[in-house]
Amino acid sequence: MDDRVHPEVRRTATEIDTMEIRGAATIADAAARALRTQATESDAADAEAFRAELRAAARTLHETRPTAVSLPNALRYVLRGMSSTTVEGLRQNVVDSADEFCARLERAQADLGQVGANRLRDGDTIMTHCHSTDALACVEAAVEQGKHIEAVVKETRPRNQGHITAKRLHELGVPVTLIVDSAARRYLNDVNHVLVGADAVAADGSVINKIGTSGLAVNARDRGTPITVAAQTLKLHPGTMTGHTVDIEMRDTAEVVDDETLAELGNPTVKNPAFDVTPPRYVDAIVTERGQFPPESIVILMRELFGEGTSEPWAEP
Ligand SMILES: O=P(O)(O)OC[C@H]1O[C@H](OP(=O)(O)O)[C@H](O)[C@@H]1O
Repeated sequence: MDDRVHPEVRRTATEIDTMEIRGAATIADAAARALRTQATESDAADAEAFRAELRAAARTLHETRPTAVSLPNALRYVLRGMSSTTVEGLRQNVVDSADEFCARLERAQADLGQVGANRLRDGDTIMTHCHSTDALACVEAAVEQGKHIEAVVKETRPRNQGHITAKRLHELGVPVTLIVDSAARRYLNDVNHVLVGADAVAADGSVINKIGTSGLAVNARDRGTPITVAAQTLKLHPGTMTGHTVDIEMRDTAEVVDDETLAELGNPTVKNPAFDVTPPRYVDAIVTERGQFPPESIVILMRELFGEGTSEPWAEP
């Protein structure tokens, strides 16, 4: 462990790793705040030492979970703001960039919610998978518009993030039906929309989201149920424009089955991928704070936002 990295940054990294801090937007927010702390508490002797410290902190955060691109996008945003040549100037750069990033994130989610809400009609029932603050922003805005929305919520094994969604929807006054994941096809007949979030969106419009999303999307398409992905532009993956693939996180098998049960079963191999890839042909719309896009056209927005360059600012010069 690099001892230049502030304990608060290490704590945030651990909490992202163990998923006490989870959800793509929430992870990005926490990472930006951690870099801010690194900057405000730094006693670096000169500008170069300060820059090296911030890069080390960013690498510590970056090494936690590989799939949600909001994390590296947050780190890029804050690090690229470092333009000064003095320690005090750089400190202020980081504070300003981190604050601006967090404010933009909040605003983007609210704006995205308005766009997503326009896709929902009064009396609609949605089906959700996992817990996405971007997806819930759409429901919240629809409710604020006076629409009555109901929800069928998939529990989302193995970590049951569907429970968080159920609770949050209940707080919004949305009646919830909780189902096991394998009941999704049965209940697709009863819903008007599938509404999910994203951890990353690739240049070809593929959506990387919680494991089970792709099967849900295929079933929804088969049933003729529209699939909306709520993903602020922070989820667009610039590396995919230059041919990189998105790394799918494999998590601990203990999330699926405990050691005792595993032994009783004769120690089978257990696989626990956290995410899967839904091809663009199964997605009707990607809702962002910049409006809604058919998945195939998302690359145009990506070029506008990121250009073509994708070098990582936390790499050593
Ligand atoms: O940014 P928001 O919309 O909140 O979340 C986006 C996505 O992050 C979650 O991943 P995890 O639970 O962290 O593995 C889910 O896959 C969810 O759809």
